[in-house]
Amino acid sequence: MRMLLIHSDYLEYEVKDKALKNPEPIREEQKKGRLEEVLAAFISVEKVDETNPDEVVKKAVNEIKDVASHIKAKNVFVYPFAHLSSELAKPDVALEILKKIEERLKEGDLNVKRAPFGYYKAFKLSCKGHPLAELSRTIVPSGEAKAE
Ligand SMILES: NCC(=O)N[C@H]1[C@@H](O)[C@H](n2cnc3c(N)ncnc32)O[C@@H]1CO
Repeated sequence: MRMLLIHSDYLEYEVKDKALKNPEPIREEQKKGRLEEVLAAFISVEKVDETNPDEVVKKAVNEIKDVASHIKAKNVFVYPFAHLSSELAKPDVALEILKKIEERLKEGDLNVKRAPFGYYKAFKLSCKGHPLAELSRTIVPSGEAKAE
């Protein structure tokens, strides 16, 4: 899994079009979304994650919580983003992993939103520019060497 973590004044998105034949079904109100003072987690779920989804979910949640606590962000946007890797996981596995990350984060005291999966979306972001405002993380199941 590859994550790009951006601490932003806000993140807003608008669904534009289907990017998969069968994107995640969404309600009208999910076609647009916005969070202020947010840690945006752009996530590409990778093939290697399919070997142990539960472990990568746990590691991703720990990383996101750790960064959120350091930057004192209370809002997190889980954003499916298929552009951080050339070895993407299958969409059905990726969606399940992203849903679990959202659920686990919600168990704590963070306010969490997840952007819809399987769509082209317009988005606006306003990176805060402090030293911890732009971070990336690579997460792999144990026992899997990460080919660079
Ligand atoms: N920017 C727009 C976009 O990325 N759209 C992506 C994601 O929403 C989602 N998606 C499909 N596979 C994956 C994956 N392995 N990891 C994350 N998202 C995925 O499906 C869309 C087309 O690839």
